[in-house]
Amino acid sequence: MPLPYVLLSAAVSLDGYLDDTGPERLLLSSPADFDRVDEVRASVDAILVGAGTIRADNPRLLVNSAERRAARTRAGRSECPLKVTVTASGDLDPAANFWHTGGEKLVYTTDKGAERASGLLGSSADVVPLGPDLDWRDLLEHLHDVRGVGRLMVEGGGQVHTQLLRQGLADELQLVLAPLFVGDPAAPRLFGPGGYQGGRLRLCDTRRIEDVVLMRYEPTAPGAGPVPTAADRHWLRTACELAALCPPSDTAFSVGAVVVAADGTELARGHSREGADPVVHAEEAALAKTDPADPRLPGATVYSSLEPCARRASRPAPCAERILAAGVRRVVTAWREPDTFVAGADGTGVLRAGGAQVVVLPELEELAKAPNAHLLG
Ligand SMILES: NC(=O)C1=CN([C@@H]2O[C@H](COP(=O)(O)OP(=O)(O)OC[C@H]3O[C@@H](n4cnc5c(N)ncnc54)[C@H](OP(=O)(O)O)[C@@H]3O)[C@@H](O)[C@H]2O)C=CC1
Ligand SMILES: Nc1c(N[C@@H]2O[C@H](COP(=O)(O)O)[C@@H](O)[C@H]2O)[nH]c(=O)[nH]c1=O
Repeated sequence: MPLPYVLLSAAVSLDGYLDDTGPERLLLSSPADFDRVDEVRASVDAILVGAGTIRADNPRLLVNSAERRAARTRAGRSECPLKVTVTASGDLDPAANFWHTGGEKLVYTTDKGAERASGLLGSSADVVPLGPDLDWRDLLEHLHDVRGVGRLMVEGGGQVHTQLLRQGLADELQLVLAPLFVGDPAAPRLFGPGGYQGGRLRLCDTRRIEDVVLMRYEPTAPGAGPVPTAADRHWLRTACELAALCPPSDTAFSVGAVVVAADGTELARGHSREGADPVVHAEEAALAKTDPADPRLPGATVYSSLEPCARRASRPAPCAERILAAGVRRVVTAWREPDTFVAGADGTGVLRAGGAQVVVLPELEELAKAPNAHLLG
C-alpha cells in the first residue's frame, strides 16, 4: 500500500539532546534555520508531533511566512498543513495552541484513548481510533488513503522519531546540529535505545546555516521480511530509474537492478543491454559485478524494476535462477512480467519455490513501465 513520504525533522545539541528540562522550549536552531524549517512546513501536506511535544512546547506548528501561505493558497492548498498528533492516553490539553491555530487537526489514538481525547477536545479535532494499540503503518496508510497526505513532516519528539526510524518508515532525516551542550541526563534525547538498522545511513546533503549544520540522511538498510520499508522503496525507485539508461529495443524490456547488502551497502547495479552485451539482463549485469564468494550475498536484497525472468531464449540461465544461485533470498520488484515476450513467465514463482522472498511494490509499477511504453500497446 502506498504511504506518505515521511520526513523526520529535528535539531539537537552537540551532546544529542532535543531540549533541556526547563519550562521554555530550548531554541537549538538559528533564526535562518527556523526559516528553513518554515519552508519545509510550507512544502508538506501534514505535520505530525507526539503528544509529549504538545505538552512540553505548546507549539502552533504554522507556516509563519505570509508569502509561503499565499503561495500554498494560490496552488489550491490549505494555508497551513494539516496538524496531526498521536496519543495513547488521550490526555490532551484542550487549551493548547495546537487546537486554536491553523487549519484542520487530527488525533490518532487507541480505542481507549479516543474516549478521553474526544471528551476533552469536542469538535476541535478529528479523533481517529486505530484499535487497541496504535500501529504506525496503519496511521500512515490512513493519512495517505483517507486524508490524501503525500508528504508528511514529523517534528518530533524523540519517542515518535525513534519509532518511525526503527520501524523503517522514515524516508529522510533532516537533522540540525546546534553548537551548544545540554548536559542533563533527564533531558529528552533524539533517539532512544533499541534496535536500529545495521550499517550507515546515506548522507545526502550538508549545509551550514549560520552557526548550525543541517545534515540530510536517508535510511538505506533493506527491509528484512515481506513488509516493505522506506529504504526498499528508495532502492526500487533507483532500479526503476536505472532502466532509463538501457539502449532502446523493440524486442526486449528495459529493466534496472540493484543488489544491496543487509546493512544498506550497495554491492552492484546494472541495466538491460549494458556495455557491449546486447542481450544482458539487468539482474544478470548487476550480479556479474559481485564476487560470488561475498558473504553478504545471502543477506542481500535484489531490487529489479521488472520481476526477474523465469525463461529466456538468449541465455541458458534465467535471472530468477541466477539470483537463487548467487544465494540471494530476498527480491523486491515493481512489476510482474506481462505476456509480451514470454507467455506465463513466473519469475516470482521460481524464486519462491527456491526459498526466496519476493516483495512486490505496485505503487512503483508505472515508473517501471515508463521506459517500456512502446512495448505495451
Ligand atoms: N529540538 C527539536 O527539534 C525538537 C524537540 N522536541 C522536544 O522533545 C520533547 C518531547 O519529546 P518526547 O517526550 O519524546 O515526546 P513525543 O513528542 O515523541 O510524544 C510522546 C507521546 O506521543 C504519544 N505516542 C508516541 N508513540 C505512540 C504510539 N506508538 N502509540 C500511541 N501514542 C504514542 C504518547 O502520548 P501519550 O502520553 O498521550 O499517550 C507519548 O507519550 C520536548 O521536550 C520537545 O521540546 C520536540 C520536537 C522537536
Ligand atoms: N526547538 C526546536 C524545534 N522544535 C519544534 O518546533 C515546534 C514549535 O514550532 P512553532 O509552533 O512554530 O513555535 C516544536 O513543537 C518542535 O516540534 N524545531 C527546530 O527545528 N529547531 C529547534 O531548535
